[in-house]
Amino acid sequence: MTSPARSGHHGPSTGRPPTDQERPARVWSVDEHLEDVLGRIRPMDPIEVPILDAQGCVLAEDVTVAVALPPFDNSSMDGYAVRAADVAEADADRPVILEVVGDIAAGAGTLPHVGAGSCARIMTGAPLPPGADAVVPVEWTDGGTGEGPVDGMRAHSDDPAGSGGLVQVYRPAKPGAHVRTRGGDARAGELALALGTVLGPPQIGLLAAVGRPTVKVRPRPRVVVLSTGSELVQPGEEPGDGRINDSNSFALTAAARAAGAVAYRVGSVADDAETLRATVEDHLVRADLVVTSGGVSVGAYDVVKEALEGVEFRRLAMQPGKPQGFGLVGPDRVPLCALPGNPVSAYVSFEVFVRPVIRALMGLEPARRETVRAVVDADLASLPGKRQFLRARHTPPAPGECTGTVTPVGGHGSHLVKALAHADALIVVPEETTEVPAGTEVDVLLLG
Ligand SMILES: Nc1nc2c(c(=O)[nH]1)N[C@H]1C(S)=C(S)[C@@H](COP(=O)(O)OP(=O)(O)OC[C@H]3O[C@@H](n4cnc5c(N)ncnc54)[C@H](O)[C@@H]3O)O[C@H]1N2
Ligand code: MOO
Repeated sequence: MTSPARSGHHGPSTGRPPTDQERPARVWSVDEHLEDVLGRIRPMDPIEVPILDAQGCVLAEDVTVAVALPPFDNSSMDGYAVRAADVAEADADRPVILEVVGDIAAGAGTLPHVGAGSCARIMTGAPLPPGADAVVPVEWTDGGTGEGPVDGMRAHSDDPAGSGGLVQVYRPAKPGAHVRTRGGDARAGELALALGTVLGPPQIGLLAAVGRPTVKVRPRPRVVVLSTGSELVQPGEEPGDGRINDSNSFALTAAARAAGAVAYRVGSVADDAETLRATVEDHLVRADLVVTSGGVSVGAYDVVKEALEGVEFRRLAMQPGKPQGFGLVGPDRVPLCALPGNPVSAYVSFEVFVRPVIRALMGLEPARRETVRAVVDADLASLPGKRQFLRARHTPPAPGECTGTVTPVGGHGSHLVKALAHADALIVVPEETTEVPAGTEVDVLLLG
């Protein structure tokens, strides 16, 4: 880097210190920029949402068990609720014969009393009736048929008499056998899920099981995505001379959704500072994060830099993704990530910076995706002083091996959208590395 003191061009021959414009712009490392951006992100304020809308979100309260799970002693098998003492001597050759005093279906409210020498036919999940202390599965009985062991019960509609009569029991059951006891899963007052838990399907099931229709979480951020560029048309429109389809607003909206956000695609805005400023302002009301693409380089029509007050533009030691903007905009200081327009640059920038921002807004660990080591199967060249993210396909380790392989897809060009779409990973080449011979182990960021 040429220092202004020696450049002559910016020559401070007067001995005065260089102005900001004269000073060569600082180049930020990937990590410095990410840390700076994340340092300015506050997680979303918690809100109460229906439990299904909480999927993937971070719990913002401790959830306690209101009523024990299970809430009552119940049967784990279709069979007969018995007194264990009655069937202690039961045997295939000398079955114990019990009187069936009724049926207990799951959900039953009134329960028959099971006295000595009697039993009640019971279904899985049905409450254990008073007097009984064990359940004999129907397969250990004659099901009331008097014709030896059965595989199951006959439907009540086909055989209403099955809820009465006599049943032969061929095997003993210990006290508590096939009984799921009240509170055996969770006791009333116990912590069901702790604040900070990420809610996946089983956790949502538990919230329902403990009777919660809604829950307090950090919500998914609403992300407004817009692309800039007078050359852009929307897919389906006639491109015309010099114009191309806007792919970034689609890829970035999809990426924001995949990262957990509720994303809204505005589409493209022409390279006109006033239009862009007005469009961003219009959408701030519905945004927890704004993501723009394009217009951040050094061209005469790179209007994002001109239009967005409060956004700082930087050069980063990375490729692709060198120009980046970030700031807090509008009266509510909504975070805005201004990404470069080249499609690969925009997508890689999203992976490296925006995805962590979305995760931080949700109160999730902002860490990037899983990184694995893999052996690259081609020679790679990388720019000195830049962290390079190369599109690639990853093959997981073969059985018995620890490392997989990775094959570069396409080349360095930041316009190669097809290659990007055929990649499932990014090879990360460190700043200090310029050559990576085939056979070297490299870091690979796995794209979802
Ligand atoms: N003289 C210099 N020129 C460039 C530099 C530089 O340092 N000095 N940096 C290059 C790098 S690196 C990048 S990355 C790009 C970033 O440019 P902008 O963010 O200003 O993006 P645009 O100029 O608007 O577009 C770049 C490229 O991408 C296409 N594009 C833009 N938006 C979309 C979209 N929504 N869908 C599909 N394709 C899009 C656009 O047509 C251009 O081809 O600057 C380099 N130049
Ligand atoms: O950084 Mo640009 O993103 O190299 O193509």
